[in-house]
Parts: sequence; C-alpha cells; structure tokens
Amino acid sequence: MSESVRAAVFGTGSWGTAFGMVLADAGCEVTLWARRAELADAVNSTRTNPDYLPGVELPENLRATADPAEAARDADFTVLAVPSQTLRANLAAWAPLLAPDTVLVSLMKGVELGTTMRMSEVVEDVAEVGRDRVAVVTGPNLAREIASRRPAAAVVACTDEAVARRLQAACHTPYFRPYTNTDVVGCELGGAVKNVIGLAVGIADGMGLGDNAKGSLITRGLAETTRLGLAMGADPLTFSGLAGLGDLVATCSSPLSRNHTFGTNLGRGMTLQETIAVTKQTAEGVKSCESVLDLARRHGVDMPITETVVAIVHEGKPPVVAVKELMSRSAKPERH
Ligand SMILES: NC(=O)c1ccc[n+]([C@@H]2O[C@H](COP(=O)([O-])OP(=O)(O)OC[C@H]3O[C@@H](n4cnc5c(N)ncnc54)[C@H](O)[C@@H]3O)[C@@H](O)[C@H]2O)c1
Ligand SMILES: O=P(O)(O)OC[C@H](O)CO
Repeated sequence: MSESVRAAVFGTGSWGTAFGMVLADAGCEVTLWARRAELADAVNSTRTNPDYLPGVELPENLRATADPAEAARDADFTVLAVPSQTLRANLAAWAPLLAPDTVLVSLMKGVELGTTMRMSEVVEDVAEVGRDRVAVVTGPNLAREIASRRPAAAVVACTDEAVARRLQAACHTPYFRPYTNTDVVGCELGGAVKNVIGLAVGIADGMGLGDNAKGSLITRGLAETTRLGLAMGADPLTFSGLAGLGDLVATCSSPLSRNHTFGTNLGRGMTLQETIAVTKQTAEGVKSCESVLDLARRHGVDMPITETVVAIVHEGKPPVVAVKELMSRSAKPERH
C-alpha cells in the first residue's frame, strides 16, 4: 500500500478512531476530524484518544484536527463516522470542502428518521455524488477489539466493484480482512437492523431469559432482516455473510456492544431515561428502530421483533408483556 494514499476520517469517536488506525496501519496518511479542539490536541500530543479508546497507542501516520477543511484536503477517501441522525447536517457543512474525486465512505449503521434513507443515500443526496463514489464498511467490527488489533473480517461495499477494491486495499492489514461486496443495500440494512436485534437480545439477557431465547431472537431477527432486504432489492445471501449474520452474532454476544448493553439495562428494569443517562456513546438502534419499522411498513414487511423493540423503547411497554405477546403470535411455517 503506497504511503501517498490520504484518508480523512470525520468523527473521532470509538469507531472513527479505530478505523483510522486500520487505515494508518495499512499505510495511509490519516487525518481525523474531531468536534472538540481539545480532543484533537490530545490525540496529537499523547498519541492516544483518551475519551474513546484510552490506553491504545495510535500510529504515527495518524493525526487529528478540529478544522474540517484541513482534514478534507486532498483526501482520496473521506470516511464518515458520526451518529447517523447527525450526518445530514454535518455533511452539508463539509460538502463544499471535499476533495474533488474523493470516495465517501460510510462507517455508520443507522437509518435516517423521517426520510428512512440509508446512510449512503444521505451521502449521495447531501454531497451530490453518484453511488459509484460512495462506499460502506460494515461487519462484525467492535471498535475496542479492532483497536487492540484483534483479528476481524469486514465488508467493503460499493456498487462500483473497482472502487470497493481500492478501499479494500487501503484498509487491509494483518488483523483486518475486508471482503468486497456490491450489494450496498443489503450490507447497510444488515448493519442497521442488527442494532435493533441487539437491543432485543440485550433485553432478553437482562431479563435472564437464557440462551435458547437468544438463539431464537438472533435467527428470527435475521429472518425479518432478510424479508426487509428482499423487499428492498438486496441479495438475500448478503444476510448470511459478515454484514448480516457475522455482525449480528458479534453484537448479540458482546458486552462491548452499546446496543446490547442498552437492551440489557432495560431488561434489568432500568427506565429509558436511566438507561440513556448511563449510555455514553452512540447506540444507533435506539433511534433507528423507529426508522427501520417505518421502512418495514412502507414495504409491507412484517418485522415483529423490531415492532416489539419500538414498543418497549419508545412506547413504554413492559418487557414481560412484550415477550408474552411475541410468543403468542399466530403459529406459522418457519420460512415466513
Ligand atoms: N463503536 C463500534 O464498535 C462501531 C463499529 C462499527 C460501526 N459503528 C458505527 O459507527 C458510527 C459511529 O459510532 P462510534 O462508535 O464512533 O460512536 P461514538 O459515540 O464512539 O462517537 C461518535 C463521534 O461523533 C461525534 N458526534 C456526536 N454527535 C455529533 C454531532 N452532532 N455532530 C458531529 N459529531 C458528533 C462524537 O463527538 C464522537 O466523536 C455509528 O453509526 C456506529 O453504529 C460503530
Ligand atoms: O456497539 P454497537 O452495538 O454499536 O456495535 C458495534 C459494531 O457495530 C459491531 O460490529
């Protein structure tokens, strides 16, 4: 990988920083944009991100700035890693600063509230670029594990396979193994819906419902993700890959997952307000469960687990009641 590849990463949270490390380890010159100048200064002076990845030493070829123009300058890849619901407003401000032929890369796993747009669609809309200039990185990638350089595979998706291959080369390291995929719709849906299923599994774990419940929720969660994907033109095989099953398993098994942990706290009996108060980072499923349900309704797809998560998180339905209702739905064949 040539040292002359430049990457800008907008967002110095856990995943923006960890993926910046991956790009730097693969040989790119990386500039992180941080919202707060103090964090950019801390990254540059301590070679760590004390707020999001304390104790992790950052590579020399990664630096930070609070100036978006400086971050964006001459970037071959412009990576976006802010909370999904803030992307539109942020990108509108950054769009005039982007390098002319830069490839925009979404790391985000959410669906926009109101518009029900996937993150790559928001990028196309706001930056006014064609879909061949927008890529997505997704898969089982818990930031803290990647930052410790523990091995993981990922998916780099773009409708233009040549662009996906360029990005694949730019982020391939001994511990990070990216595969290409041209099914952007399926890859993004896999990432966004697994957060909702992660909340459901967390709730079940918090209630002490056991591993059979977990296995059932993961499998039926994948079934409803696949139904939505099919209705939206995705390749169903994508959901048995890293962006589907792979990410679902990592999220639903790990205490590092913010969505899983958020659900566990709710399942243990914390109120929504108490759970939000102890959640310091982005748990995308909390907002995106509503936009995913909206998408399901628009496409006439039944997503009972997603519906249950929305009822618990946003409508105050007690988890015990929700479980009873989910279990007493009408009997049906498995492939439904
Ligand atoms: N953390 C992970 O393990 C992981 C892995 C894969 C994908 N993702 C996805 O990456 C995206 C970013 O997640 P993260 O883990 O880095 O989140 P985070 O909460 O760790 O960091 C979010 C970053 O966005 C910034 N931010 C918050 N609100 C903002 C606003 N209004 N405008 C501009 N910046 C704002 C924060 O200051 C922070 O730098 C999410 O969509 C998440 O689903 C996360
Ligand atoms: O911490 P979460 O729940 O946002 O999950 C992180 C990643 O998406 C796992 O791949």
